[in-house]
Amino acid sequence: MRPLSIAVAVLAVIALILGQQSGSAGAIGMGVIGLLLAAATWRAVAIATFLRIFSIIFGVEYVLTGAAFLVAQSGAWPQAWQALVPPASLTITIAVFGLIVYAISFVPGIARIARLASPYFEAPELTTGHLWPLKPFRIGAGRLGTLLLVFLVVLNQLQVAISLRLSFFNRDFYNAIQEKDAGSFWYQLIYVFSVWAAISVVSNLIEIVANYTLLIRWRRWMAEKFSAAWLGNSNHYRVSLAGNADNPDQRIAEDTRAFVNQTYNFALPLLTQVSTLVSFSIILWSIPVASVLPGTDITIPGFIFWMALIYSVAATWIAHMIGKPLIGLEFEQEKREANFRFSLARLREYSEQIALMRGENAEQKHLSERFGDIVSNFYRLVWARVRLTTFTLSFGQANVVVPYILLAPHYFSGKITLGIMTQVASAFDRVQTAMSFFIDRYQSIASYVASINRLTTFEAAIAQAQAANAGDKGIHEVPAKGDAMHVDEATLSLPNGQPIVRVNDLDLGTTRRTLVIGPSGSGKSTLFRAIAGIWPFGQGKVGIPAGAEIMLLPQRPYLPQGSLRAALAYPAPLDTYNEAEIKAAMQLTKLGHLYERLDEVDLWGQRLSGGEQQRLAVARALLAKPDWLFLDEATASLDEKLEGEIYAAMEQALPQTRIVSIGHRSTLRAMHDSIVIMQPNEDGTFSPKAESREMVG
Ligand SMILES: Nc1ncnc2c1ncn2[C@@H]1O[C@H](COP(=O)(O)OP(=O)(O)OP(=O)(O)O)[C@@H](O)[C@H]1O
Repeated sequence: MRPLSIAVAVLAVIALILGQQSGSAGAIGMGVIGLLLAAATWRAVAIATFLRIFSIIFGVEYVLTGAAFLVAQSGAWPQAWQALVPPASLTITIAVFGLIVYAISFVPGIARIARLASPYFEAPELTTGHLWPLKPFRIGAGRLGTLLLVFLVVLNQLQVAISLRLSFFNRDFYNAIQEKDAGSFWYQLIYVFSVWAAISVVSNLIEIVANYTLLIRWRRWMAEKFSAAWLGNSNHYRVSLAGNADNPDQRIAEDTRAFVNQTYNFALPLLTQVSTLVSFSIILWSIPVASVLPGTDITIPGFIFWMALIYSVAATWIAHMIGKPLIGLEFEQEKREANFRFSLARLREYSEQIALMRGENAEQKHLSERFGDIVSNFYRLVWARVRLTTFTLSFGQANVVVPYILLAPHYFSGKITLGIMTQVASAFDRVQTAMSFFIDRYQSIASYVASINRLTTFEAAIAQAQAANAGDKGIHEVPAKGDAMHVDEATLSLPNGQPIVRVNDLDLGTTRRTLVIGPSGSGKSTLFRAIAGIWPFGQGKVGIPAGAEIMLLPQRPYLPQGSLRAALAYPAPLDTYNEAEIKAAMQLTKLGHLYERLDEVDLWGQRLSGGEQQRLAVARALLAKPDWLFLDEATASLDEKLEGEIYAAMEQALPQTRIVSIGHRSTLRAMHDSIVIMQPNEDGTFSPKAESREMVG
């Protein structure tokens, strides 16, 4: 970055000196703006990578086109290539773009987009690139993304240049028709049009491939980054506890896609439109139609350009005023659609409970209200679109003839040719299209802003979940001195900060089998969660014996998608255990009748009974053989006899494992060696107290 800004500064100073000597306004302008660009690129090290890429592109283009211009000025440019000399206006325009990029980096909305977009372009991890005819090669993910982005920006600029070239073909072609010059007509068609049209088609095809490659790689990287941050450190659980980022699935699947697509579809077309606006404005400026200010004899330079500009600005402003309500309405529509989807998803999730309660009518009423919300906003949206489309369609029709009306007097008086008239008409159209860029995007702006908001709040929620356990805050795991779990001076709170459990000094697992009992809601599960390291609210330390492998079985086990074998091995890989081990574990947990269906893929979480699911979770523990096994009412769905048999199975298969259970049944006492009771404190909290051995039973 720094060498680039030095190169820009050196070139700018040379342009200033040469401009002074030769009196060339173009060179002086190039020098002055170049110095500003040098300062901006110098400072650009501090801006987000995504914007810095654009800044570098414009810096390099300034140096290349500026150097070519100065070489031509000094007379060293080969005569045969004279047509390729870039005008000073091109270099100046590029420098203006570079300055704009730097300036917009301070706009808060743009800064947010750039901050979300940049990490991909900085990603160091290696990936495999494919570029025909080269062999697949290894390259940093961020570097490949940057190369693709630079390529696409340059390609887009080339396409503007091609359309500019074709507009000159347009002029010469119609002039040939007007002058009935058959030779020139065929020359233009065969040697100019066919060549440039073919280049244009090929460049568009290449653009499609590069564009989609960049988008899918970028999206994949982002989706992986978000899911890794969400899953890491059990943040998904903490985020859901804190309840400050709903529907993470939508954020990871939908919003990353929308963000990547929209960022690209705003940045690149915007750049193309602005380049088009500038280059075609130059054509309009140079149309030799003089006009005088009414009532004076002062001629207005670039009369057609001013007409196009005033006309387009006025039209864009009117369209903006008419279309403005669309942003809010589109936003609202997305929200209402999401509410409807959410209601349907909940219905699917609680299908059994709803069916048992015959709640279908209530659900139907609720769904139809949600859909009613969609419809009422939809009509408002339709009317707003009709209003805007009435204007844009009429304006589009007027556009076809307005430039001809403006130029007709000059054409009929013979001041301009037919070719110029058609060229101006197309330039007029281009300028107008560029100006209405944002109008056409009202719909996507609303969903773009919504996606950015959802991704930013999701990031913040994950960061907050991480921070909940940083420094003095949160509950930390530390190595225990002895071979028991030790909780000392800890307070466990609810997400709102209200304390629920206070632990002064608790040794858990001093005997091999411990039962934790206490009133419902006294915080037994919360204590387990804190020991498992997933409860972030409160403070204190939990001492874990060195190297201890802990497994916790909740009341409702989780069965992943896939086969029963995968569910038994979870979270270990499918082939971790051999047939004999699996069969033994299934028999001990009375699941022998399912042995034949081990490799059947099904929604096992919905197929198996509550008790079967709990026994499957115990079988999982028998296979994994953890050092510590916490059972949080993990056998509550079994009858007392079966519960006793399952505990006997654990006794047989896990003789070394320390077992800590939560349970309400009195029969459980006989299966444990010691008891911890949650006792109420005066402030409404509970504290676990170990009971002496004599009291057991
Ligand atoms: N995510 C949460 N947000 C708010 N309150 C919570 C949350 N999780 C638990 N609580 C509250 O914390 C208290 C303790 O809950 P916990 O599940 O630990 O009790 P428990 O002793 O295991 O109860 P039970 O014997 O009924 O299973 C309860 O009042 C519960 O409502």
